[in-house]
Amino acid sequence: ELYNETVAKAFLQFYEHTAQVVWNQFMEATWNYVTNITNKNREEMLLKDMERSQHTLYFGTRAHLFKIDDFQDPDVKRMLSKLQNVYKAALPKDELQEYNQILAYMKTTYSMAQVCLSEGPCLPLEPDLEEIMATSRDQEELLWAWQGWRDAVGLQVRMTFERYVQLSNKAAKLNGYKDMGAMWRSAYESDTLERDVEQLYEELQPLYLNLHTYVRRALYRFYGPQLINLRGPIPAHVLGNMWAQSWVSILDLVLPFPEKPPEDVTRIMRGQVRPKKMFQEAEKFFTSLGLLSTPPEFWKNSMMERPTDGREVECHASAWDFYNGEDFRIKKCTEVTIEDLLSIFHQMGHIQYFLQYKNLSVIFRTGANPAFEEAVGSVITLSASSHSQLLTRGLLSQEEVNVLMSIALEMVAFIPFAYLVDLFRWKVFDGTIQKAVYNQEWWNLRLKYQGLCPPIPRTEDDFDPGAKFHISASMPYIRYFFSLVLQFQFHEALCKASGHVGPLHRCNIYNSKNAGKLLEDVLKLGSSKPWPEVLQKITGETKVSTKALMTYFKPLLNWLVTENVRHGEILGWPDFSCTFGNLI
Ligand SMILES: O=C(CCC(O)(O)[C@H](Cc1ccccc1)NC(=O)c1ccccc1)N[C@@H](Cc1ccccc1)C(=O)O
Ligand SMILES: [Zn+2]
Repeated sequence: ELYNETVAKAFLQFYEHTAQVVWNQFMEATWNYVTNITNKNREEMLLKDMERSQHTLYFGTRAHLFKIDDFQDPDVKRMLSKLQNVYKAALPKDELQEYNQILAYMKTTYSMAQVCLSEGPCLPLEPDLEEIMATSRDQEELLWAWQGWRDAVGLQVRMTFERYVQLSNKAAKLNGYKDMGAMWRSAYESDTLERDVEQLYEELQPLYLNLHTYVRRALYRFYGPQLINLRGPIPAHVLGNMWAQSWVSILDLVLPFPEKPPEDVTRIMRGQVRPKKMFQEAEKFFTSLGLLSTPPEFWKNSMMERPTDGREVECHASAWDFYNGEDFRIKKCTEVTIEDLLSIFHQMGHIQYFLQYKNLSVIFRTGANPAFEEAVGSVITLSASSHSQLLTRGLLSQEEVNVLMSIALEMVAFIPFAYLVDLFRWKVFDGTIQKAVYNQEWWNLRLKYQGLCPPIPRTEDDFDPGAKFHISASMPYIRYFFSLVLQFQFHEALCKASGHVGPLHRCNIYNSKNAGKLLEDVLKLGSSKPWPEVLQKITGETKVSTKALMTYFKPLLNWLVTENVRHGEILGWPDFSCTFGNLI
């Protein structure tokens, strides 16, 4: 019949050549906007976005004309079915225009928001407010930054968020999904995703509970009973992070063996290295594995520091593929800290994926699933932060408990947050959470999963979810939860390939060409194969499993359980009410 496989191949070639141009122009216009936020640059970006959507719609509607099931070539079948999902391009033109304006407004509001001191300067999130949240030990000052940020962002984003939800769901339905959450979950090619992630969360919960209990005790010692209830949730502003998603900044308050502090890498780095050096260090790790180095364009075109020429920029770090096989960039307002070094490893992981799959069809130039994209950089971080120089034989030394604690404050604390962000949004999209209760439902989830309370009473005039980048940027988040589990599975497989023997937390794959080869074979595939197949190539299993993560932290969990039992601690927060002791 008319649209046979030969025609399909020509159709896909035509798509390939036109898509590279359209996508490259869209990425350039978006880059120009986020690195120089002006009305002119926004209009140019919206124009290129519209052109991209028209291109997507043109090919998406025609992709439905092929009887894919009759075709033989698996790549042709997979490419055509991917083209059939046109995302927001399915919206009528005027509504798409409105949707793009809303997306730009929410993300820009977030990026430009500042909190002003009663007299003197206004502070942006990066680096000033994040610095306060990480280093201040004065709960009044922490509260000022915490509340100020939510007033500066949440309130503005709230009114547009409701319209954003409506248009998102309309676009999803036009693509054949019941709501936007279903369309986002379809990236995992699994109809049991919600159940699967819930199962993973349940397996990890005991680890988190013991960490939460131990940290609550340490905060009680420092801030006292007026602020901390040993049988209750922890106030969200004293965990060292604006969203309490990473607790590594309060390591000094919770260090198990203070007489053996891990070397303060931040102090060592400060004054000695410039951001560019940090990127070079990260690249060295990738090339030590035999992976690809970055092309000259990367060093010429990236934005590695917040500009000092007064330009407004979007500081949230990101990696960029310009779909021409040679232009790849990172945008980051880099500060010389250990946290930013680890974040640079994460971003360089995205770049490495771009480099490895750059010869695939544009349609396949994404991760095997979104979690794979996020896991690549983070798995390298596991080796980089393994402090493997602490190689003490036998039992867990006191230093190792300290090191494992610092990694747990980053990774284990993150588990419930990474889980609840999209739990919230899936319920908003499917209507379980109505707009009249957005904020209280957000805090119900924050209490249930993270064991946190807001430090001050919240109302429905607030919109605290919007104070997190990914919610204002309409960027899915379950990928980070999934990636957290995956990266330990990858780490275990890479460590085995590198010939490592001994505890997993002492493994550092630096210089291992075998580990690098295993990673390279996976990254080259992009999204050309179903991700369980790709997972099997690297780990030998087709299922995501928490076994490796639990193995990694087992020594610490044993230590935490012993500590919590010794103090007769109550695990969890039976006193679940949020008291506002600090306001007394
Ligand atoms: O948001 C990020 C890092 C940014 C990113 O690299 O994941 C970035 C997010 C983003 C920003 C703007 C537009 C789109 C996405 N993602 C990428 O740069 C990216 C993602 C997929 C493909 C190519 C690039 N991390 C998350 C979670 C996280 C990850 C790792 C450690 C700690 C915390 C957070 O900070 O809450
Ligand atoms: Zn990322």
